[in-house]
Amino acid sequence: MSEVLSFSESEARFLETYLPIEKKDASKLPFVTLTFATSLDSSLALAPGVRTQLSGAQSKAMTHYLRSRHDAILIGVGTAIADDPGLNCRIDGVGGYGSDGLDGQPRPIIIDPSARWTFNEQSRIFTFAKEGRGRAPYIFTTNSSPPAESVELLQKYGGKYIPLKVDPTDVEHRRLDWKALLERLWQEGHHSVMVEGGASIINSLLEPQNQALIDSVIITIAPRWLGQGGVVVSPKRRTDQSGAVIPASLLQQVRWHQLGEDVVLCGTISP
Ligand SMILES: NC(=O)C1=CN([C@@H]2O[C@H](COP(=O)(O)OP(=O)(O)OC[C@H]3O[C@@H](n4cnc5c(N)ncnc54)[C@H](O)[C@@H]3O)[C@@H](O)[C@H]2O)C=CC1
Ligand SMILES: Nc1nc(O)c(N)c(N[C@@H]2O[C@H](COP(=O)(O)O)[C@@H](O)[C@H]2O)n1
Repeated sequence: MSEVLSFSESEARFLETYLPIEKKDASKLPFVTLTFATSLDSSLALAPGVRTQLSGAQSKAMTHYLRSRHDAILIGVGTAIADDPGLNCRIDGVGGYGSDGLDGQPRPIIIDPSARWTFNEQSRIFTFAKEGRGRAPYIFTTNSSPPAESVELLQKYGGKYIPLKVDPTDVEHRRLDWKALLERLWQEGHHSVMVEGGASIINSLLEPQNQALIDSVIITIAPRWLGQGGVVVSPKRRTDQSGAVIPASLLQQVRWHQLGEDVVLCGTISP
């Protein structure tokens, strides 16, 4: 059996006000948590394509606890290719880890505009799906004819490709329309989603027109610099009406909590 993690309700108390709630507005959009682990120089990984462990044991368990509290977990294709991730929840007591069924297991969502991620039964997501310890992914793509064997494998385990709507003002770059994507997730029954990365996905979600879609931010900061050449979270600059540069984004309702050697920063995006 693969690793089993534990994170108790008492350890999780500091997270409570940042966790998904059923939204009372009529937006029909899921609760969105932006969450990732970063170095002191804002890097998620040592270099593009390099899987890099930043979280210590306790903050890793916290991430898995967060997975158990969300209906879906979203990454970009760059991360799928680099990490061959499991994207399941390996917390003791969650479906497949001490209880039957898939209760507590989030749906992996992968943004793959041109369907370039190649996968098979041995890919970690499918290994977990096969063992009843995770779900098969939904892959958002603009490619109208992804490989037949990929379609078949997804179908076999309950995953699928979903057409990705692009920003109508920027069709050339196939930039995703975040609101349309989130509306579709809601329609699929996913009322909360944690966006884990990578850097391009996070930088895109932090663009001024998208920030309002983020309900909560939970960032693990590891006490190390990764150095130049890393995969960096650094959203586009903003300017005010006079043209002066202002911060790209600000957090409010901020709370810091130490877990092992890491610190976890929670907040909400300031409007
Ligand atoms: N430390 C952490 O918590 C995490 C680290 N990572 C690391 O991040 C690295 C991957 O990051 P990236 O290279 O930035 O890849 P990524 O995972 O952000 O995927 C980038 C791809 O996603 C698609 N994409 C991104 N934004 C888009 C948009 N607005 N519209 C349409 N398509 C869009 C494009 O196809 C793009 O090539 C990996 O090395 C991985 O290990 C990933 C997740 C979490
Ligand atoms: N929270 C966190 N800390 C790190 O140090 C990480 N490298 C990541 N990466 C994210 O987790 C995914 C791997 O998940 P599995 O353990 O394979 O289920 C990886 O793809 C990133 O999204 N996260």
